[in-house]
Amino acid sequence: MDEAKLYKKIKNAVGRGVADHGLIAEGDRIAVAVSGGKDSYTMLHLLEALRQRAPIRFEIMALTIDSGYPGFRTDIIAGHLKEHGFAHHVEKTDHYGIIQAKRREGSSYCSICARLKRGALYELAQKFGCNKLALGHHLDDFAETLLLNQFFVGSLKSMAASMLADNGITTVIRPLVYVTEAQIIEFARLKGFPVVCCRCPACGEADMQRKRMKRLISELERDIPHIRQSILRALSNVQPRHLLDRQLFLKTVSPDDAAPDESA
Ligand SMILES: Nc1ncnc2c1ncn2[C@@H]1O[C@H](COP(=O)(O)OP(=O)(O)OP(=O)(O)O)[C@@H](O)[C@H]1O
Repeated sequence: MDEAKLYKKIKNAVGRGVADHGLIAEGDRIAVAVSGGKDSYTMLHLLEALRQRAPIRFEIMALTIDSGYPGFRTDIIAGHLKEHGFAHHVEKTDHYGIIQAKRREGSSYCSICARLKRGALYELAQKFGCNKLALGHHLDDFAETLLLNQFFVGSLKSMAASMLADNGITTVIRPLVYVTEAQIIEFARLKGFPVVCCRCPACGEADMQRKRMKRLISELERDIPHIRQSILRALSNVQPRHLLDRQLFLKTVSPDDAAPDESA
């Protein structure tokens, strides 16, 4: 697909995601979390394109967490963002040191690293007066997370497109909810984004279980071409009465809920 066509497709998908889930409102100040990976570069550029043509006013700035792994080229990220005129802050942290001290032998870096990063991003968003924090999760992440939770956790959940964070202040948004990873890979290649990796031992590698979900979906895709879109549609077409969560069931059929809405 040529670049203009792909760009239009992604732009429309971001626009739909933002509209469907009410991700952006007048006066928002959005901290865009940019890791130096293909997803967050794509998100940042698409949000800026949206900002320029949107009928409402909102601001964006980019935030990067340097977790302290030797060799992470945040200067390359900063150079690219400066060249494109983005406000950008790099926060240098000692997460690497904390992880080395706290990590149990043989356990993964990723979960503790992600938690530390998320905490730092919430703090920074507040510090820079941003009410929203945009993360670069895409359609494939939503589908894989749903399967991961079903297969390994025993829970029917994925990710929210918009959710108030635990700090009760920052709203986390995921504007790439309708954009596939394949579209992002192609877009990042055509745009020549200077992708860098954080240099942690797991850098650039999805964890093993996530890789299995990716593989499974790709294998099934040969017979079911729209499998990704279908999984995503399932997330917005929940039929609680056909599930087994007793709390959900009781809530769904409680007399209060069933009563006609007097306020209508
Ligand atoms: N070091 C970081 N600094 C700022 N934001 C980050 C950083 N690491 C991750 N994020 C944010 O969290 C999102 C999900 O992180 P994850 O580690 O799963 O990356 P990813 O799926 O490889 O995405 P990307 O291609 O943007 O790196 C990223 O898209 C980005 O928005």
